[in-house]
Amino acid sequence: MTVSTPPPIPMRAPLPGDVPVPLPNGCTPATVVIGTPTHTLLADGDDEQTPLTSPLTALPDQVADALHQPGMVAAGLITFDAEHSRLALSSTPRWSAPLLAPYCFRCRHPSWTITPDPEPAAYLAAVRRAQDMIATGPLRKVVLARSLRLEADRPLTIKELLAHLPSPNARYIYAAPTSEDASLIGASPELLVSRHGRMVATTPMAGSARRSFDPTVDQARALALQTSGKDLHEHRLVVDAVAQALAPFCEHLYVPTRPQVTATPTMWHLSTPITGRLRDPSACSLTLAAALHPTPAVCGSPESLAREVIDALEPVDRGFYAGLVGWQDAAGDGEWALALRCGVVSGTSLRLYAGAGIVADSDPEAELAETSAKFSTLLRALRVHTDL
Ligand SMILES: C=C(O[C@H]1C=CC=C(C(=O)O)[C@@H]1O)C(=O)O
Repeated sequence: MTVSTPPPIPMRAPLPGDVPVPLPNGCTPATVVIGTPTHTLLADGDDEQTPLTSPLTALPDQVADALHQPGMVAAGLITFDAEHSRLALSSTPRWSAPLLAPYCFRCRHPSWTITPDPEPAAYLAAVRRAQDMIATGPLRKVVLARSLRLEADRPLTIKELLAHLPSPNARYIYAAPTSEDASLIGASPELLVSRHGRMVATTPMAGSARRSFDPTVDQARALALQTSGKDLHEHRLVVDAVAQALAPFCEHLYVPTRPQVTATPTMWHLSTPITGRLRDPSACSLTLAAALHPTPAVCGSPESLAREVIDALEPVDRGFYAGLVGWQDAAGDGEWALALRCGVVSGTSLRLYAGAGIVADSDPEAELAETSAKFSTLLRALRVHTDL
């Protein structure tokens, strides 16, 4: 199916207090940009340093060796399969205030042609196949993703795409090169892990509902999510796996018994903020990330079986989607978000990815709709109004 998009709607006028996002100054396609609720990091690799491209398991040692002076950071991306990474080594990272609300009401947005890959019917068939496996074997959950290929009528710039992503409750806004001529760009809600001194934090998410522009409907959806047996089960699998992976590193780990409902601009999610104190302060943020990734928020349960099912049922390689985006400094502190609600941009092309956790009680049509809702994080930023 190919869909041409309708003309863009105008953005809201700027509000008092809005200021332009701090990107225009010295942000190139090679810059790793990571915006969090508390700060923004812009990191360019040092001239003499090539990016690290090793598997996740090798990164804790390699990054410790490479960050030989205080103030240096390694920042960038790690693939879903954890086999590859692309981390820039920077001795002059720039830290600044959070990215603010979008400040654009005169941009000329491109026109797009959009092609689902796979087609929705093929995604539905994959979900049903996964449910057959869940019904007959040890598989309990698998996250199945699909993608949209977008073609613009002119070349795209990272800066223009990024300028439209910030919003008051978008948590991790990012752009980072995946190769010489392509970048991953997105707005993820989910923190895989952060480490600051001995303090460790993670906020696993699973269980989702699309938000509504009608406040009454919006609240009703959040309430329904909080009491949905299917979503609470899907969520519990992630929390248990995360708590189990972190426990050996921590002398204290606080795991709330019930999830909360967290809003992004487009979705409600069940989320559980877990905090801990490291037993061994030498465990750096990448060591913790390697122990956790991939959680059942992006893979499934049991993990190795879910990986096989993903390989068998997803026709498009995930690459950096559902991998990690983040940074680590010379002290071993850092934060790694899951690379979700994102797309790979290259020239005039953009490939978006979105997945949904499939469990025994999943309704395939609802899971397809959930992936459509997740696409809308980026589609809305691109001023594309369609439901695929
Ligand atoms: C896999 C994705 O979302 C994960 C994160 C939050 C909620 C999820 C869910 O409800 O299925 C997913 O586990 C995605 O956005 O592509």
